[in-house]
Amino acid sequence: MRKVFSLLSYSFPNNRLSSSSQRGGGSRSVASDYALSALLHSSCNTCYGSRNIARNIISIPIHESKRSSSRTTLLVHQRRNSSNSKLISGDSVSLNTSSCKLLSRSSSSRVHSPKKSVNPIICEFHDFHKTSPVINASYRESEACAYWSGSEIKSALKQNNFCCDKHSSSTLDCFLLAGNFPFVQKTRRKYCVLLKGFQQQQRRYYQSRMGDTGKKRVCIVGSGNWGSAIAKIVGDNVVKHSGVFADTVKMYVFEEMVNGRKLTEIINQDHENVKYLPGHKLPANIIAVPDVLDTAKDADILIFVLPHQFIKHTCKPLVGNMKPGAFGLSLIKGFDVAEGGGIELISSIINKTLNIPCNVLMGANLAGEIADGNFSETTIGARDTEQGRLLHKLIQTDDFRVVVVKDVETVELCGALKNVVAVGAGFIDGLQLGDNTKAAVIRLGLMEMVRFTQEFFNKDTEISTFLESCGVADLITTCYGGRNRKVSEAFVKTGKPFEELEKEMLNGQRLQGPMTAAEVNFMLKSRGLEDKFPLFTAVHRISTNVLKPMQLIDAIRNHPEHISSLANAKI
Ligand SMILES: NC(=O)C1=CN([C@@H]2O[C@H](COP(=O)(O)OP(=O)(O)OC[C@H]3O[C@@H](n4cnc5c(N)ncnc54)[C@H](O)[C@@H]3O)[C@@H](O)[C@H]2O)C=CC1
Ligand SMILES: O=C(CO)COP(=O)(O)O
Repeated sequence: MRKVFSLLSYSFPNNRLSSSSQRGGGSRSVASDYALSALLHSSCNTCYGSRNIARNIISIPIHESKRSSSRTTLLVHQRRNSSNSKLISGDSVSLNTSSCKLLSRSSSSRVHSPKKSVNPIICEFHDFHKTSPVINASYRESEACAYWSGSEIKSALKQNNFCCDKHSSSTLDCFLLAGNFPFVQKTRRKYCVLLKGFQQQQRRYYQSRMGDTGKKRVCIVGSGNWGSAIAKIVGDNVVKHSGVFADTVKMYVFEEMVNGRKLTEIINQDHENVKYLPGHKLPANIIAVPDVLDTAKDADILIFVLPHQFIKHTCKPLVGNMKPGAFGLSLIKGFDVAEGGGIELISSIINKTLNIPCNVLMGANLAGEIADGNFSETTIGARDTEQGRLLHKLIQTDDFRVVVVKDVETVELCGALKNVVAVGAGFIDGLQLGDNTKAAVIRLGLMEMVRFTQEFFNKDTEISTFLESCGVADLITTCYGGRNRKVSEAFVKTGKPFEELEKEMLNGQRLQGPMTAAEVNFMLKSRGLEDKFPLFTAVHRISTNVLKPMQLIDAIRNHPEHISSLANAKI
């Protein structure tokens, strides 16, 4: 008969156990290693006594830095029928460091080779104390080991910075399955160890029984003007494609009080982001969450849509906590100043910080118009065909048409750089110089965008990418209807600084243009190339009051574009 364990762990704040374990065993192993061996041991052990299980579990060692006090309580439940979600028997074991008999490395390594004759056994591991480092450490590993092959497990472990020495590789030669049971509350999780040799069919059976249907879970990191508009689309689309995507979408909300209520509460109860996208109902399956880790830790697809200045600190709690196989989609327009000089793409920051691939979505997409359902287009940059296909499904609607291209960097550069041009266009509006001058600024801006992309990122960039929605179309829409244009016009007309105008005019929404102009200038200056990009340079200098707005015209009067065309002309 198949035996099923359920280990309910409660209160795991202490890790002195680990230190004893490491001293006892003389081993430098990591939590993941022992967590798994302990689970395997419980699985293989013919003696299913609770103390035995408890002893194995508390042998999990933890990284030095996370050790603290001394007390552990394990509640161990056993049940006979796996299909019965209610626990039918229980035991409670309370142990402290001194009374605890710990497994040494050699004794634990013995359990790494389960007997072939042992029936598959499922260990369910519930967490009631999600902040505990012990649990987190073993969880992370369990998450990393969610799917099937030993080599995948090992590579996922590496990604999560767990060391994979010889010892752990034998431990890892097993299959693991992770999933959420419907009866398990949000903060609890469950992990199953299936012994090596478990047949594909049986795996599928358990996978479906556990509610892990392989559907992609989507989350949105950000909930501003664009974040909320894209939530409308994504919320509807995951339901429309319910065979592919899980039907709830968590959305990270930077918590704030609006009219005496928390914004998360307003969104979850009234289904409207009254501050950043008023007048538009969000689908009820969009769940506002104030904690970014809670939002993103279970997600397969993460949509990043924050003002670019907030991306680094928002990602911090997510480091090392990504689900294996997860990937990102950045809707963020801007750059980051690189530590060693130069600038970095936001998708690259996400990729490096979280160790996940990151695609991009950029286009002529004024959020309010998308939320109104007016027809528009967008561009997704995706290197991986499968990810591109999934993202296309997730984003496209009858009135929001998606083109997927592989020229990812150029797509993102277009989105960031057009905001600098839009600031220039706003200056022209403020100076009331008319549409011809503004068209010249837009055209010269486009030429600088192409040149900048070729000079610093991809000399073989496809010009066709600039003709997608992310290029010319976004440039036009932002230079006519965007916030950057509007506030830059006011900058010229009022003489007030951008920070003040942003507060006065945008009700918490953020400008990206002036900051991006500074980031671009940082790059140009460090390479001695300011003269080759007179429009970008003048926009930055005017934004920082080094030049007067009217000097924009002087800066572009002798633009390299005019000079090079003269050199090539046959006159
Ligand atoms: N709004 C639009 O029409 C479009 C915006 N974008 C881009 O999408 C990105 C996000 O823009 P929006 O959603 O419009 O944002 P937004 O301009 O509405 O920004 C406000 C958001 O920033 C959050 N926030 C404020 N302080 C924060 C902090 N310290 N940490 C984290 N979050 C904080 C606010 O809670 C709010 O969600 C930007 O890069 C923008 O250029 C792209 C296309 C269209
Ligand atoms: O990127 C945008 C439209 O595609 C929005 O531009 P603004 O930030 O200038 O409103």
